[in-house]
Amino acid sequence: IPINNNTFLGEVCLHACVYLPSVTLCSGIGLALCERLLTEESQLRLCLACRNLQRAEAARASLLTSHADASVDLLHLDVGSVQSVLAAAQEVKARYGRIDFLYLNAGIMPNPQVNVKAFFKGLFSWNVINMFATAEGLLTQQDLVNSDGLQEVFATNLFGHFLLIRELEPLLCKTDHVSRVVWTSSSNARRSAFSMEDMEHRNGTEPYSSSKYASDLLSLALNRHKNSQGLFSSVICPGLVMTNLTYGILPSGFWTLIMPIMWLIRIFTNTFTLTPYNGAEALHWLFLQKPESLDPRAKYHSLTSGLGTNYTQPRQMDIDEGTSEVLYSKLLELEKVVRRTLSESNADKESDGQ
Ligand SMILES: NC(=O)C1=CN([C@@H]2O[C@H](COP(=O)(O)OP(=O)(O)OC[C@H]3O[C@@H](n4cnc5c(N)ncnc54)[C@H](OP(=O)(O)O)[C@@H]3O)[C@@H](O)[C@H]2O)C=CC1
Ligand SMILES: CC(C)=CCC[C@@H](C)[C@H]1CC[C@H]2C3=C(CC[C@]12C)[C@@]1(C)CCC(=O)C[C@@H]1CC3
Repeated sequence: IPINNNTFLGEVCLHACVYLPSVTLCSGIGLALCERLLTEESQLRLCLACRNLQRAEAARASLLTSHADASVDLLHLDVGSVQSVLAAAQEVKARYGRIDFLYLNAGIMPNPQVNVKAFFKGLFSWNVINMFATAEGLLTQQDLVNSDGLQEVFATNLFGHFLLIRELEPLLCKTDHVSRVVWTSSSNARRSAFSMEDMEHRNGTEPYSSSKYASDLLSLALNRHKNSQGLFSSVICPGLVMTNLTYGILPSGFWTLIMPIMWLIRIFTNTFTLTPYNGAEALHWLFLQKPESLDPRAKYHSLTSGLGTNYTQPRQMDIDEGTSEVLYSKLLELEKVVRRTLSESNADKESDGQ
C-alpha cells in the first residue's frame, strides 16, 4: 500500500486497541491513533488486539463509521497474561505474513494515589512546571501479583509486550523487510523508580514509573540486537491526556472542574496535550518517518502549544547501554522461567484430566 513516495505499509496491528500487528486500542490514545492512521491511509490493514472483545467491537464500529471501507481485524489479547500472549501470537502468525507496525499501547496504573501534600509543596516551588509535566513525587500505586506470579503492572506494561515481540520475531525480523515497534512510555518514567534487583517493582510504590522506565531501556536494547534483522524500536510520550487512565487518578467531576486551569497550564507546559487526538501526535508522526532517521536514545514527545498546535519533539532519555543490556538478559531469563512454568502446569492439567 503506497503511503507516500517511498513508504509501503501492509498490515497494521494495534494492540489494546490500535496495534499494527500489535497494539491495544479500544479507547483513549490507541483508538485516536487508529482514527488518525486511517485518515492518513485508508487502505491500511489494522488489527486491534484487545482484552475485551465487546469493547473492541465498539472501537471497530466507531472506526468503520468514519472509514467505511477500512479493513479492521480484531484479536483477543490480554497482554498481562502469558497464556493469552502466546495464543494471540499464534493467531497473528496464522493470519498475517508480515507486520509493519506494532504499537505497544496497552498500559495500566492500578489504584493510583496523589500525594496532596507534595502537590501543594510543589505548587509553590521552582519545580512546579516539572511537577506538572512528569508528576515526579506526586503519584504512587498499589500493585498486585497476577495469576502467572508476576507483578501486574510489570506484566502488562512491559513483560507481556516483550513476550509478544519474542513470539512474533518470525514476522518482525525479516531481512528483506523493515518492521517497527513503538512503545507508549511516559514522562513519568524515572531512573530512580527502577531497580535492576527488583525489575518487577515488588517492593516499591511506583510500579508505573518503573515499568515505563524499563520500556525505555528495553527499546534501546531491542535496537541494538534487532536492527540488523530489520526490526526498529521507538519510544513515545503522549503527554498528559484525559483518558480512562487519568480518570482513574481523580474523580471525573474534579477533572471537569479544573479543566479551565489545565488549559491555562498548557501555556506554561506544552506537555498538557489533553485530548487523545493530540496525545497520538508522536505515534502518528513516527508512522511517517523512515526508521533509519530516528534516534534510538530519544523519546518522541507529543506536545501541544498554548494556541493548540500539535508537534513532536525528540528528547534524550536518561538511559545507558549497560543497564539496558542487563535488563534485556534478565527478561530473556524470565521468559525461559515463565515458559517452563506454563508447560509444567499444562502437563499437570493433562495428567489430571486422564
Ligand atoms: N493518559 C495519559 O496521560 C498517559 C498515558 N500514557 C500511556 O498511554 C497508553 C494508553 O493509555 P490511555 O489511552 O491513556 O489509557 P486507556 O486506559 O484509555 O487505554 C489503555 C488501553 O490499554 C488496554 N489494556 C490495559 N490492560 C490491558 C491488558 N492486560 N491487555 C490488553 N489491553 C489492555 C485497555 O483496554 P480496556 O479498554 O480493556 O481497558 C485500553 O484500551 C498507556 O500505556 C499509558 O500508560 C502515557 C503517558 C500519559
Ligand atoms: C491543577 C491540576 C492540573 C491538578 C492535577 C494534579 C495531578 C493529579 C496531575 C499533575 C501532573 C499529572 C500527570 C499525570 C497524572 C495526573 C497528574 C499527576 C500522569 C502521571 C498520568 C500518566 C502518565 O503517564 C504521565 C502523567 C504526567 C503528569
